[in-house]
Amino acid sequence: MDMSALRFALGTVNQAKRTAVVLATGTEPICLAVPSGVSAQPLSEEETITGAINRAKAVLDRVPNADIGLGLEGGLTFDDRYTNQWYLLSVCAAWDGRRLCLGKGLFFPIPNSAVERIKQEGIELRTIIDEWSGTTGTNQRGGAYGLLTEGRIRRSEVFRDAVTAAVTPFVSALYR
Ligand SMILES: O=P(O)(O)OP(=O)(O)OP(=O)(O)OC[C@H]1O[C@@H](n2cnc3c(O)ncnc32)[C@H](O)[C@@H]1O
Repeated sequence: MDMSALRFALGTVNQAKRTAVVLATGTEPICLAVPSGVSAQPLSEEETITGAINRAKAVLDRVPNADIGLGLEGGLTFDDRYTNQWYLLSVCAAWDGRRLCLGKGLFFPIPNSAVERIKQEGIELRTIIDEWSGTTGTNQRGGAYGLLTEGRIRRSEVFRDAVTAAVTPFVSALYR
């Protein structure tokens, strides 16, 4: 599947997300930080998806010579049905001005104690992952996935799959 003829605009300058687009598409996106329009720490799947869509539309507005705007958003969601557990969700929205597609990366459990702190202290997941890692900027590198799996899964790889899923309907003849 050749995506190299398409120009992608990405609604962030986050390095893990930029790497994800390069891995998924084989091209370097035009990166521009745009507002997500949702809270800095989304706490539901709906808010996470809305943030991704807002970013995809906002970046294509600002980079009109791109073919597809991409919005990548990380967020947390609580499963009260099966597991009583919080999960991290990594969503990609792809928008070409007419058609909108979504891709969701790996759904990964996050310690409930972390999310209790996020809610009580009004902090973001990255603050806790940085603290547990003893470093800063984890959200630009392996992220929570990297820390919790001891490096077996990285944030860029999870978003890579979300980007691949969201862009596939634009490039595969099977969706026409
Ligand atoms: O620069 P932008 O594109 O805004 O990227 P971000 O990482 O700051 O922001 P997101 O909107 O994707 O994620 C919402 C919050 O959740 C945090 N987060 C999401 N996934 C994470 C991960 O894998 N590791 C650490 N923090 C994560 C993130 O840092 C934010 O505080």
